[in-house]
Amino acid sequence: MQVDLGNVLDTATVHGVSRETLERLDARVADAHDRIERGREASEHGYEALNLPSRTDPDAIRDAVSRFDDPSAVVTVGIGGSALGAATLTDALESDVDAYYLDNVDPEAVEELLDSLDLASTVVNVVSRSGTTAETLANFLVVQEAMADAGVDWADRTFVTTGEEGNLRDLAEKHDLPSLSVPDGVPGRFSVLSTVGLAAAAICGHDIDAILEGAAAQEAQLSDSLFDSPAYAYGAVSYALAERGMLQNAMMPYAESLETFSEWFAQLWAESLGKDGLGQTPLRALGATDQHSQLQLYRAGPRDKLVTLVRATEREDVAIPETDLDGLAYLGGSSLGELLDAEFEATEASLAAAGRPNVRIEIDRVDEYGLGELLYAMEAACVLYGELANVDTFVQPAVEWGKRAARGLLGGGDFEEADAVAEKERLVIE
Ligand SMILES: O=P(O)(O)OC[C@H]1O[C@H](O)[C@H](O)[C@@H](O)[C@@H]1O
Repeated sequence: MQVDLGNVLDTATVHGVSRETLERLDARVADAHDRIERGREASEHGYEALNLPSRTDPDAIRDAVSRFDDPSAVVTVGIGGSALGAATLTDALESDVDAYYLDNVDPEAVEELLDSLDLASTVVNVVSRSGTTAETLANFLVVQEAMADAGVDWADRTFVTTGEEGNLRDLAEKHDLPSLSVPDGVPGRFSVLSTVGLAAAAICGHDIDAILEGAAAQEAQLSDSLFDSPAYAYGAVSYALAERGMLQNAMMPYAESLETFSEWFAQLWAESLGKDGLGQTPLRALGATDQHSQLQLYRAGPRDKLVTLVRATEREDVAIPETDLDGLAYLGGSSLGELLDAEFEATEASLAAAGRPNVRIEIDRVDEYGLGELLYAMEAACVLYGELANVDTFVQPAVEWGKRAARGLLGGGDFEEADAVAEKERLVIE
Protein backbone atom coordinates (compact mmCIF):
# COMPACT_ATOMS: atom_id res chain seq x y z
CA MET A 1 0.00 0.00 0.00
CA GLN A 2 1.23 3.47 -0.71
CA VAL A 3 0.12 7.00 0.03
CA ASP A 4 1.12 9.77 -2.37
CA LEU A 5 1.15 13.22 -0.76
CA GLY A 6 2.35 15.03 -3.88
CA ASN A 7 -0.90 16.89 -4.35
CA VAL A 8 -1.01 18.28 -0.84
CA LEU A 9 2.32 20.06 -1.26
CA ASP A 10 2.27 23.79 -1.89
CA THR A 11 4.44 23.17 -4.95
CA ALA A 12 1.55 21.24 -6.54
CA THR A 13 -1.39 23.24 -5.33
CA VAL A 14 -1.93 26.65 -3.79
CA HIS A 15 -3.33 26.19 -0.26
CA GLY A 16 -1.17 23.06 0.10
CA VAL A 17 1.43 22.56 2.81
CA SER A 18 5.16 23.11 2.48
CA ARG A 19 7.75 20.38 2.99
CA GLU A 20 9.04 22.41 5.96
CA THR A 21 5.59 22.26 7.53
CA LEU A 22 5.55 18.49 7.12
CA GLU A 23 9.01 18.22 8.62
CA ARG A 24 8.00 20.32 11.62
CA LEU A 25 4.88 18.18 12.00
CA ASP A 26 7.07 15.09 11.94
CA ALA A 27 8.51 15.99 15.35
CA ARG A 28 4.97 15.92 16.73
CA VAL A 29 4.32 12.62 14.95
CA ALA A 30 7.26 11.14 16.86
CA ASP A 31 5.68 12.19 20.19
CA ALA A 32 2.28 10.93 19.14
CA HIS A 33 3.77 7.61 18.04
CA ASP A 34 5.43 7.30 21.42
CA ARG A 35 2.06 7.83 23.15
CA ILE A 36 0.37 5.33 20.84
CA GLU A 37 3.06 2.71 21.49
CA ARG A 38 2.69 3.14 25.25
CA GLY A 39 -1.06 2.75 24.91
CA ARG A 40 -0.62 -0.39 22.84
CA GLU A 41 1.87 -1.92 25.26
CA ALA A 42 -0.50 -1.34 28.17
CA SER A 43 -3.50 -2.54 26.10
CA GLU A 44 -5.27 0.73 26.92
CA HIS A 45 -8.83 1.20 25.69
CA GLY A 46 -8.73 2.02 22.00
CA TYR A 47 -5.00 1.70 21.50
CA GLU A 48 -5.49 -2.05 21.88
CA ALA A 49 -7.21 -2.05 18.47
CA LEU A 50 -3.84 -1.45 16.83
CA ASN A 51 -2.63 -4.76 18.36
CA LEU A 52 -5.35 -6.82 16.68
CA PRO A 53 -3.27 -8.18 13.77
CA SER A 54 -1.38 -10.35 16.25
CA ARG A 55 -4.04 -10.68 18.98
CA THR A 56 -6.89 -11.98 16.81
CA ASP A 57 -7.00 -15.75 16.52
CA PRO A 58 -8.31 -16.67 13.05
CA ASP A 59 -8.57 -20.37 13.94
CA ALA A 60 -10.89 -19.61 16.85
CA ILE A 61 -13.14 -17.60 14.51
CA ARG A 62 -13.20 -20.33 11.87
CA ASP A 63 -13.92 -23.00 14.53
CA ALA A 64 -16.74 -20.98 16.02
CA VAL A 65 -18.56 -20.64 12.69
CA SER A 66 -17.72 -24.12 11.38
CA ARG A 67 -21.02 -25.64 12.44
CA PHE A 68 -22.80 -23.69 9.71
CA ASP A 69 -22.37 -26.01 6.80
CA ASP A 70 -22.78 -24.53 3.34
CA PRO A 71 -25.10 -21.57 4.14
CA SER A 72 -26.77 -19.70 1.29
CA ALA A 73 -26.65 -16.38 3.15
CA VAL A 74 -25.47 -14.67 6.28
CA VAL A 75 -27.43 -11.81 7.84
CA THR A 76 -25.44 -9.72 10.25
CA VAL A 77 -27.66 -7.99 12.78
CA GLY A 78 -25.70 -5.08 14.26
CA ILE A 79 -25.25 -1.35 13.86
CA GLY A 80 -22.35 1.10 13.53
CA GLY A 81 -19.06 -0.55 14.31
CA SER A 82 -20.82 -3.85 14.85
CA ALA A 83 -21.89 -3.97 11.20
CA LEU A 84 -19.79 -1.69 9.02
CA GLY A 85 -16.47 -3.55 9.33
CA ALA A 86 -18.00 -6.87 8.36
CA ALA A 87 -20.00 -5.17 5.60
CA THR A 88 -16.86 -3.53 4.21
CA LEU A 89 -15.15 -6.90 3.90
CA THR A 90 -18.04 -8.92 2.52
CA ASP A 91 -19.14 -6.19 0.10
CA ALA A 92 -15.60 -5.89 -1.24
CA LEU A 93 -14.93 -9.61 -1.72
CA GLU A 94 -16.75 -12.16 -3.84
CA SER A 95 -18.39 -15.19 -2.27
CA ASP A 96 -21.05 -17.82 -3.00
CA VAL A 97 -22.60 -16.90 0.34
CA ASP A 98 -24.72 -13.76 0.10
CA ALA A 99 -24.03 -11.31 2.92
CA TYR A 100 -26.73 -8.94 4.18
CA TYR A 101 -26.90 -6.43 7.00
CA LEU A 102 -29.74 -5.44 9.23
CA ASP A 103 -28.24 -2.23 10.55
CA ASN A 104 -31.36 -0.13 10.52
CA VAL A 105 -34.85 -0.48 11.92
CA ASP A 106 -36.71 0.63 8.82
CA PRO A 107 -39.64 -1.81 8.99
CA GLU A 108 -40.14 -2.00 5.23
CA ALA A 109 -36.50 -2.81 4.56
CA VAL A 110 -36.37 -5.42 7.32
CA GLU A 111 -39.50 -7.12 6.07
CA GLU A 112 -38.35 -7.05 2.46
CA LEU A 113 -35.05 -8.70 3.33
CA LEU A 114 -36.56 -11.39 5.53
CA ASP A 115 -39.18 -12.21 2.88
CA SER A 116 -36.48 -12.65 0.26
CA LEU A 117 -34.33 -15.14 2.20
CA ASP A 118 -34.39 -18.90 2.51
CA LEU A 119 -34.20 -18.73 6.30
CA ALA A 120 -33.51 -22.46 6.66
CA SER A 121 -30.11 -22.03 5.00
CA THR A 122 -29.33 -18.55 6.37
CA VAL A 123 -26.95 -17.86 9.24
CA VAL A 124 -27.93 -15.03 11.58
CA ASN A 125 -24.85 -13.28 12.93
CA VAL A 126 -25.88 -11.04 15.83
CA VAL A 127 -23.22 -8.56 16.86
CA SER A 128 -23.28 -6.05 19.69
CA ARG A 129 -20.38 -5.14 21.91
CA SER A 130 -22.63 -3.81 24.66
CA GLY A 131 -25.37 -6.36 24.07
CA THR A 132 -27.89 -3.61 24.76
CA THR A 133 -28.24 -1.60 21.54
CA ALA A 134 -31.96 -1.18 20.92
CA GLU A 135 -31.89 -1.39 17.11
CA THR A 136 -29.84 -4.59 17.11
CA LEU A 137 -31.87 -6.38 19.75
CA ALA A 138 -35.17 -5.31 18.23
CA ASN A 139 -34.11 -6.54 14.79
CA PHE A 140 -32.92 -9.80 16.25
CA LEU A 141 -36.28 -10.39 17.95
CA VAL A 142 -37.97 -9.80 14.58
CA VAL A 143 -35.60 -12.24 12.85
CA GLN A 144 -36.17 -14.82 15.57
CA GLU A 145 -39.91 -14.62 15.05
CA ALA A 146 -39.58 -14.79 11.25
CA MET A 147 -37.55 -17.97 11.62
CA ALA A 148 -40.04 -19.51 14.02
CA ASP A 149 -42.88 -18.63 11.60
CA ALA A 150 -40.95 -20.31 8.78
CA GLY A 151 -40.54 -23.46 10.89
CA VAL A 152 -36.79 -22.92 11.31
CA ASP A 153 -35.05 -23.51 14.65
CA TRP A 154 -33.51 -20.06 15.12
CA ALA A 155 -31.14 -21.31 17.81
CA ASP A 156 -29.64 -23.67 15.26
CA ARG A 157 -28.97 -20.87 12.78
CA THR A 158 -27.78 -18.10 15.13
CA PHE A 159 -24.28 -16.99 15.95
CA VAL A 160 -23.52 -14.31 18.53
CA THR A 161 -20.58 -11.93 18.96
CA THR A 162 -20.80 -9.80 22.09
CA GLY A 163 -19.10 -8.75 25.34
CA GLU A 164 -18.64 -10.90 28.42
CA GLU A 165 -21.95 -9.72 29.83
CA GLY A 166 -25.21 -8.14 28.72
CA ASN A 167 -28.53 -9.25 27.28
CA LEU A 168 -26.97 -10.93 24.28
CA ARG A 169 -24.44 -12.86 26.33
CA ASP A 170 -27.28 -14.08 28.59
CA LEU A 171 -29.23 -15.19 25.53
CA ALA A 172 -26.24 -17.03 24.05
CA GLU A 173 -25.70 -18.86 27.32
CA LYS A 174 -29.36 -19.69 27.81
CA HIS A 175 -29.68 -21.25 24.34
CA ASP A 176 -26.15 -22.60 24.12
CA LEU A 177 -25.54 -20.59 20.95
CA PRO A 178 -22.11 -20.61 19.33
CA SER A 179 -20.50 -17.33 20.24
CA LEU A 180 -17.38 -15.25 20.21
CA SER A 181 -16.31 -12.44 22.51
CA VAL A 182 -15.58 -8.88 21.49
CA PRO A 183 -12.01 -8.28 22.66
CA ASP A 184 -11.49 -5.88 25.55
CA GLY A 185 -10.27 -2.40 24.76
CA VAL A 186 -11.52 -2.37 21.15
CA PRO A 187 -14.24 0.21 20.38
CA GLY A 188 -16.79 -0.84 17.74
CA ARG A 189 -15.47 1.38 14.98
CA PHE A 190 -11.98 -0.10 15.43
CA SER A 191 -13.14 -3.72 15.58
CA VAL A 192 -13.10 -4.85 11.95
CA LEU A 193 -9.93 -6.88 12.50
CA SER A 194 -11.41 -8.74 15.47
CA THR A 195 -14.15 -11.32 15.95
CA VAL A 196 -16.63 -8.50 15.23
CA GLY A 197 -15.61 -7.95 11.63
CA LEU A 198 -14.09 -11.28 10.75
CA ALA A 199 -16.85 -13.77 11.69
CA ALA A 200 -19.08 -12.77 8.75
CA ALA A 201 -16.05 -12.88 6.45
CA ALA A 202 -15.20 -16.38 7.71
CA ILE A 203 -18.80 -17.54 7.16
CA CYS A 204 -18.45 -16.27 3.58
CA GLY A 205 -15.27 -18.32 3.17
CA HIS A 206 -12.85 -15.40 2.90
CA ASP A 207 -9.22 -15.79 3.82
CA ILE A 208 -9.19 -14.03 7.19
CA ASP A 209 -5.51 -14.90 7.75
CA ALA A 210 -4.64 -12.81 4.69
CA ILE A 211 -6.72 -9.89 6.04
CA LEU A 212 -4.69 -10.00 9.24
CA GLU A 213 -1.42 -10.34 7.30
CA GLY A 214 -2.20 -7.20 5.31
CA ALA A 215 -2.98 -5.38 8.55
CA ALA A 216 0.23 -6.67 10.15
CA ALA A 217 2.25 -5.27 7.24
CA GLN A 218 0.92 -1.78 8.01
CA GLU A 219 1.38 -2.31 11.74
CA ALA A 220 5.04 -3.14 11.10
CA GLN A 221 5.45 0.19 9.32
CA LEU A 222 4.24 2.37 12.20
CA SER A 223 7.27 4.39 13.19
CA ASP A 224 8.23 7.74 14.61
CA SER A 225 8.18 9.42 11.20
CA LEU A 226 5.30 10.10 8.87
CA PHE A 227 7.74 9.61 5.99
CA ASP A 228 8.13 5.92 6.89
CA SER A 229 4.51 4.97 7.45
CA PRO A 230 1.68 5.31 4.90
CA ALA A 231 -0.84 5.25 7.76
CA TYR A 232 0.82 8.06 9.67
CA ALA A 233 1.46 10.02 6.47
CA TYR A 234 -2.28 10.03 5.80
CA GLY A 235 -3.25 10.81 9.40
CA ALA A 236 -0.72 13.61 9.79
CA VAL A 237 -1.56 15.29 6.49
CA SER A 238 -5.29 15.07 7.11
CA TYR A 239 -4.73 16.78 10.46
CA ALA A 240 -2.47 19.44 8.95
CA LEU A 241 -5.02 20.22 6.28
CA ALA A 242 -7.89 20.37 8.78
CA GLU A 243 -5.84 22.92 10.71
CA ARG A 244 -5.75 24.95 7.47
CA GLY A 245 -9.50 24.86 7.07
CA MET A 246 -9.96 21.63 5.11
CA LEU A 247 -12.73 20.59 7.46
CA GLN A 248 -14.24 18.01 5.13
CA ASN A 249 -12.66 14.84 3.84
CA ALA A 250 -14.21 13.31 0.73
CA MET A 251 -13.34 9.61 0.65
CA MET A 252 -13.54 8.68 -3.02
CA PRO A 253 -12.54 5.14 -3.96
CA TYR A 254 -12.41 4.30 -7.66
CA ALA A 255 -13.83 0.82 -7.15
CA GLU A 256 -17.47 -0.13 -6.63
CA SER A 257 -16.28 -2.88 -4.31
CA LEU A 258 -15.00 -0.20 -1.91
CA GLU A 259 -18.22 1.77 -1.66
CA THR A 260 -19.00 0.34 1.78
CA PHE A 261 -15.43 1.08 2.84
CA SER A 262 -16.32 4.78 2.59
CA GLU A 263 -19.21 4.22 4.99
CA TRP A 264 -16.92 2.44 7.42
CA PHE A 265 -14.38 5.27 7.09
CA ALA A 266 -17.11 7.83 7.74
CA GLN A 267 -17.94 6.28 11.10
CA LEU A 268 -14.27 5.93 12.02
CA TRP A 269 -13.43 9.54 11.18
CA ALA A 270 -16.62 11.16 12.45
CA GLU A 271 -17.09 9.35 15.75
CA SER A 272 -13.42 9.39 16.63
CA LEU A 273 -12.43 12.93 15.71
CA GLY A 274 -15.63 14.95 15.99
CA LYS A 275 -15.12 16.41 19.47
CA ASP A 276 -14.49 19.65 21.31
CA GLY A 277 -15.56 21.68 18.28
CA LEU A 278 -12.92 19.91 16.17
CA GLY A 279 -12.98 17.21 13.51
CA GLN A 280 -13.09 16.70 9.77
CA THR A 281 -16.46 15.78 8.29
CA PRO A 282 -16.21 12.64 6.15
CA LEU A 283 -18.01 12.73 2.82
CA ARG A 284 -18.75 9.61 0.82
CA ALA A 285 -18.11 9.65 -2.88
CA LEU A 286 -17.47 7.05 -5.57
CA GLY A 287 -15.25 7.42 -8.60
CA ALA A 288 -15.89 7.76 -11.46
CA THR A 289 -19.66 8.12 -10.87
CA ASP A 290 -19.42 11.15 -8.58
CA GLN A 291 -17.08 12.98 -10.93
CA HIS A 292 -20.29 13.69 -12.74
CA SER A 293 -22.07 15.10 -9.72
CA GLN A 294 -20.09 16.10 -6.63
CA LEU A 295 -16.79 16.98 -8.30
CA GLN A 296 -18.13 20.37 -9.35
CA LEU A 297 -18.41 21.28 -5.67
CA TYR A 298 -15.09 19.73 -4.69
CA ARG A 299 -13.24 21.71 -7.36
CA ALA A 300 -15.14 24.99 -7.33
CA GLY A 301 -17.03 25.14 -4.04
CA PRO A 302 -15.75 26.27 -0.65
CA ARG A 303 -12.03 25.65 -0.05
CA ASP A 304 -12.75 23.36 2.85
CA LYS A 305 -12.05 19.90 1.44
CA LEU A 306 -9.40 17.27 1.31
CA VAL A 307 -10.22 14.69 -1.37
CA THR A 308 -8.88 11.18 -0.75
CA LEU A 309 -8.69 9.10 -3.92
CA VAL A 310 -8.29 5.35 -3.44
CA ARG A 311 -7.64 2.74 -6.10
CA ALA A 312 -6.30 -0.75 -6.67
CA THR A 313 -3.51 -0.92 -9.23
CA GLU A 314 -4.42 -4.43 -10.41
CA ARG A 315 -7.88 -5.62 -11.29
CA GLU A 316 -9.89 -7.65 -13.77
CA ASP A 317 -10.42 -5.62 -16.91
CA VAL A 318 -12.93 -5.40 -19.73
CA ALA A 319 -11.89 -4.38 -23.24
CA ILE A 320 -13.87 -1.60 -24.92
CA PRO A 321 -14.94 -2.82 -28.37
CA GLU A 322 -13.78 -0.95 -31.47
CA THR A 323 -16.37 1.35 -32.98
CA ASP A 324 -16.71 3.00 -36.36
CA LEU A 325 -18.21 6.15 -34.82
CA ASP A 326 -15.49 8.75 -35.42
CA GLY A 327 -16.09 10.68 -32.24
CA LEU A 328 -15.69 7.55 -30.13
CA ALA A 329 -12.76 5.99 -31.97
CA TYR A 330 -10.39 6.96 -29.14
CA LEU A 331 -12.19 4.55 -26.82
CA GLY A 332 -11.84 1.47 -29.04
CA GLY A 333 -8.90 -0.78 -28.23
CA SER A 334 -8.68 0.60 -24.74
CA SER A 335 -10.39 -0.88 -21.64
CA LEU A 336 -12.79 0.13 -18.90
CA GLY A 337 -9.90 -0.12 -16.41
CA GLU A 338 -7.79 2.26 -18.49
CA LEU A 339 -10.71 4.65 -18.70
CA LEU A 340 -11.23 4.46 -14.92
CA ASP A 341 -7.51 5.15 -14.35
CA ALA A 342 -7.58 8.08 -16.75
CA GLU A 343 -10.60 9.49 -14.88
CA PHE A 344 -8.81 9.01 -11.55
CA GLU A 345 -5.68 10.82 -12.70
CA ALA A 346 -7.67 13.55 -14.43
CA THR A 347 -9.63 14.18 -11.24
CA GLU A 348 -6.59 14.50 -9.03
CA ALA A 349 -4.88 16.81 -11.53
CA SER A 350 -7.99 18.94 -11.93
CA LEU A 351 -8.35 19.30 -8.16
CA ALA A 352 -4.69 20.22 -7.74
CA ALA A 353 -4.89 22.77 -10.56
CA ALA A 354 -7.80 24.42 -8.76
CA GLY A 355 -5.84 24.58 -5.48
CA ARG A 356 -7.67 21.67 -3.87
CA PRO A 357 -5.37 19.31 -1.98
CA ASN A 358 -5.86 15.60 -2.57
CA VAL A 359 -4.18 12.39 -1.47
CA ARG A 360 -3.75 9.25 -3.55
CA ILE A 361 -3.94 5.90 -1.73
CA GLU A 362 -3.13 2.74 -3.69
CA ILE A 363 -3.37 -0.92 -2.81
CA ASP A 364 -2.35 -3.68 -5.18
CA ARG A 365 -5.72 -5.40 -5.33
CA VAL A 366 -9.07 -5.31 -3.60
CA ASP A 367 -8.41 -8.67 -1.99
CA GLU A 368 -8.10 -9.86 1.59
CA TYR A 369 -4.53 -8.67 1.99
CA GLY A 370 -5.16 -5.27 0.41
CA LEU A 371 -8.25 -4.70 2.55
CA GLY A 372 -6.31 -5.62 5.70
CA GLU A 373 -3.68 -3.02 4.79
CA LEU A 374 -6.22 -0.33 3.99
CA LEU A 375 -8.40 -0.82 7.07
CA TYR A 376 -5.51 -0.99 9.52
CA ALA A 377 -3.84 2.03 7.94
CA MET A 378 -7.00 4.14 8.22
CA GLU A 379 -7.39 3.15 11.88
CA ALA A 380 -3.78 4.05 12.68
CA ALA A 381 -4.17 7.30 10.70
CA CYS A 382 -7.22 8.14 12.77
CA VAL A 383 -5.50 7.39 16.08
CA LEU A 384 -2.55 9.55 15.07
CA TYR A 385 -4.83 12.40 13.98
CA GLY A 386 -6.60 12.16 17.37
CA GLU A 387 -3.27 12.46 19.18
CA LEU A 388 -2.21 15.46 17.11
CA ALA A 389 -5.57 17.17 17.63
CA ASN A 390 -5.53 16.21 21.31
CA VAL A 391 -9.03 14.74 21.32
CA ASP A 392 -10.27 11.62 23.08
CA THR A 393 -10.44 9.41 20.00
CA PHE A 394 -12.07 6.41 21.61
CA VAL A 395 -15.24 7.82 23.17
CA GLN A 396 -18.53 8.93 21.59
CA PRO A 397 -20.55 10.85 24.20
CA ALA A 398 -22.62 12.65 21.58
CA VAL A 399 -23.86 9.35 20.16
CA GLU A 400 -24.59 8.00 23.63
CA TRP A 401 -26.80 11.05 24.28
CA GLY A 402 -29.12 10.11 21.44
CA LYS A 403 -29.14 6.46 22.47
CA ARG A 404 -30.28 7.38 25.99
CA ALA A 405 -32.94 9.75 24.68
CA ALA A 406 -34.41 7.07 22.39
CA ARG A 407 -34.39 4.51 25.17
CA GLY A 408 -36.14 6.91 27.50
CA LEU A 409 -38.82 7.60 24.89
CA LEU A 410 -39.52 3.90 24.52
CA GLY A 411 -39.92 3.51 28.29
CA GLY A 412 -36.58 1.75 28.71
CA GLY A 413 -35.59 3.83 31.73
CA ASP A 414 -35.56 7.29 33.16
CA PHE A 415 -33.21 9.38 31.03
CA GLU A 416 -33.16 13.16 31.25
CA GLU A 417 -32.18 13.27 27.55
CA ALA A 418 -35.72 12.09 26.74
CA ASP A 419 -37.11 15.27 28.37
CA ALA A 420 -35.28 17.37 25.80
CA VAL A 421 -37.19 15.53 23.06
CA ALA A 422 -40.51 16.36 24.73
CA GLU A 423 -39.48 20.01 25.06
CA LYS A 424 -38.74 20.41 21.35
CA GLU A 425 -39.52 23.86 19.90
CA ARG A 426 -41.97 23.85 17.00
CA LEU A 427 -42.32 26.27 14.10
CA VAL A 428 -44.58 24.39 11.73
CA ILE A 429 -45.51 25.71 8.30
CA GLU A 430 -48.25 23.81 6.44
O1 LIG B 1 -21.80 -2.96 19.42
P1 LIG B 1 -22.86 -2.14 20.07
O2 LIG B 1 -22.64 -2.04 21.54
O3 LIG B 1 -24.23 -2.65 19.74
O4 LIG B 1 -22.73 -0.68 19.52
C1 LIG B 1 -23.01 -0.33 18.18
C2 LIG B 1 -22.69 1.13 17.96
O5 LIG B 1 -23.41 1.83 18.97
C3 LIG B 1 -23.18 3.23 19.08
O6 LIG B 1 -23.91 3.90 18.13
C4 LIG B 1 -21.75 3.61 19.10
O7 LIG B 1 -21.60 4.98 18.98
C5 LIG B 1 -21.00 2.92 17.99
O8 LIG B 1 -19.64 3.21 18.09
C6 LIG B 1 -21.21 1.45 18.08
O9 LIG B 1 -20.47 0.83 17.06
